[in-house]
Amino acid sequence: MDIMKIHNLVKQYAKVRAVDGVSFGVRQGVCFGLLGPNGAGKTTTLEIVEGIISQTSGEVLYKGKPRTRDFAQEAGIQFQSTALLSFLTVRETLATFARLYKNPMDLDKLIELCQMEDILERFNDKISGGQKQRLLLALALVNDPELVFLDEPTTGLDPQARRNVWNIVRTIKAQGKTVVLTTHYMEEAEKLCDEIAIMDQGAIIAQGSPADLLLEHGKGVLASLPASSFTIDPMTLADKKIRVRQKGDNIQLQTKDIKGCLEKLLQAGVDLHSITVRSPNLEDLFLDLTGRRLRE
Ligand SMILES: Nc1ncnc2c1ncn2[C@@H]1O[C@H](COP(=O)(O)OP(=O)(O)OP(=O)(O)O)[C@@H](O)[C@H]1O
Repeated sequence: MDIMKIHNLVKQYAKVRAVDGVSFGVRQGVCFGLLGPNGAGKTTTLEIVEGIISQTSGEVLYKGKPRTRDFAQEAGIQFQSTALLSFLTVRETLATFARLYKNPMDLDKLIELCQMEDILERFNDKISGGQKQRLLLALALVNDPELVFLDEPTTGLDPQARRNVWNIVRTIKAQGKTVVLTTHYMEEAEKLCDEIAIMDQGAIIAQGSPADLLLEHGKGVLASLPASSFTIDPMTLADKKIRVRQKGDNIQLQTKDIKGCLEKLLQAGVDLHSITVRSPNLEDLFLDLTGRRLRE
């Protein structure tokens, strides 16, 4: 069952059409990701779905109906940044937010879930970026929501702090909650999301599970070699089955026929010592669909 259904959403600012006819459904219990580069319209879409801003046109349904006041009690929202009162400790902040809701989560459970034991007595302005991100996540979960919105939950975090957030997201998903997140990290989308909508310039350009998207759009495998491995012009190897691209100091060959491709490289006398071969990922998929990288 779709817990949320979004139909033909449009958000027009004076000169910018930030969201241009976006439709998707979010099934209960999944992690749904909006993936796209800066300015794609992810935050605007999310804020409309959360009920923070209104759409120019289009429809948002929660459990099959327009949202009511109950939506705010049942949904949890983590913003990209939230101003916190500097004279409150982390524990006081959690307790203050918990009082805003009819059915808050047990605070001890929340503290354990978000690994906040060590920082409870610290003032909000005396915690690190990664700790603040965890606090914002805890605040999004304080009402024990069925549906959790996370706007770029790991932007700016170091790899360890990012993994900590991923683990929390996995735990809340294992509890049957639905998660909707935005990200411009394809690795995050691949690791966390059951379904992804790839956004670009206000529109969804591809949608599905990461595996299905790669199966549907991913074209074969990618072989990469230093340009110095070639004694011929690498572009002369391009044919119907092999696509050749220069990527910095490397030459990338994309093919569905890796055997034929390797034979062709050997016949051309290319030095294969430094070759790497891998499957395409969502970053490659985005490049294929738009001609641009996710993060320029
Ligand atoms: N309040 C606003 N007024 C005018 N234009 C806006 C406003 N908010 C967003 N935009 C524009 O709408 C487009 C989409 O912005 P949005 O923040 O939704 O993108 P995003 O995909 O979330 O990007 P990021 O990853 O950088 O957060 C951008 O061109 C942005 O400049």
